[in-house]
Amino acid sequence: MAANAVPKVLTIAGTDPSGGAGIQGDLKTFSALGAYGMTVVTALVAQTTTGVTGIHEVPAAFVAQQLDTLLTDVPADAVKIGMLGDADLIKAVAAALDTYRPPHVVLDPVMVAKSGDRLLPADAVSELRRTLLPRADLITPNLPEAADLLGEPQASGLPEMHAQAARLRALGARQVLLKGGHLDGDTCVDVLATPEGTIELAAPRVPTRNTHGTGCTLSSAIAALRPRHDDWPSAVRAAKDYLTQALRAADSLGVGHGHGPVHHFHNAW
Ligand SMILES: Nc1ncnc2c1ncn2[C@@H]1O[C@H](COP(=O)(O)OP(=O)(O)O)[C@@H](O)[C@H]1O
Ligand SMILES: Cc1ncc(COP(=O)(O)OP(=O)(O)O)c(N)n1
Repeated sequence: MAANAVPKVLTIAGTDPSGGAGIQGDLKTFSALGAYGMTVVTALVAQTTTGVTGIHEVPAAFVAQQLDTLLTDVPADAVKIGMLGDADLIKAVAAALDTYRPPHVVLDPVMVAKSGDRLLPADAVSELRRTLLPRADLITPNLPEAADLLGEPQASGLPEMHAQAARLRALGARQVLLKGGHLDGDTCVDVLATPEGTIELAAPRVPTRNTHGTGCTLSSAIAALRPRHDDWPSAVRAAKDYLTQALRAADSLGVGHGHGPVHHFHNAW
């Protein structure tokens, strides 16, 4: 990609009518970070800040058709993968990655929404692990997702997070960002494991209950920023800074009665 070109970034994910997570949150993130956003929808999800009331999956063959139709015309500079509701969808996305070989693939292994509602059935976790982890340049599990992928208890501190990030890399993911937002403390520390080594990325914990879409925002910000950064650590650091700003602006929104969304506030206007 030429240094001054606008990155074309694709999100493959489910929807969120409340606009905080999923495809809608991803597109807001892409735009706020100066990328050109594109979408392939995997599921229509009836959800808002209080929870999920229904899921209407897109058939895998039609997800494949969306991917073929788009990527034969517009190659993606980076791809973010979010909610994939079953094993057939996982296989369809893997096949498209093999065919179109986008330069940067960020996989957010979405399993359960903040409301506690399952977005990926438990019996599809092994397909995700087997088929998509080895095709991802970076995976961004939270602590429960990492535990599910590894089939072990959730990490309860940084030493265990380092060990689990290394074990996730051994499953085939080239880079692992293990997110620590579910731990307590004044700082939110994530662990980034790469072939060059493992680093901790810390940010002050923003005191807000409005955290709907944090995981989606972080993974899509990384996908938007990676084409303009030299390496994964600098793209991830910039994306985490962006997310922290979006969390700081969240309370100014007042959206919904549950966990409100983060705010993609920017003062370009
Ligand atoms: N209150 C908060 N203040 C600042 N950063 C947060 C806060 N909550 C979560 N984060 C950060 O948001 C990202 C995603 O959070 P996490 O809760 O771990 O995953 P998920 O949203 O997928 O459940 C991580 O980088 C985490 O450190
Ligand atoms: C369609 C869809 N995809 C992913 C999520 C999970 O979003 P995340 O940013 O991890 O956090 P919450 O929205 O669950 O707070 C979702 N809810 N919907």
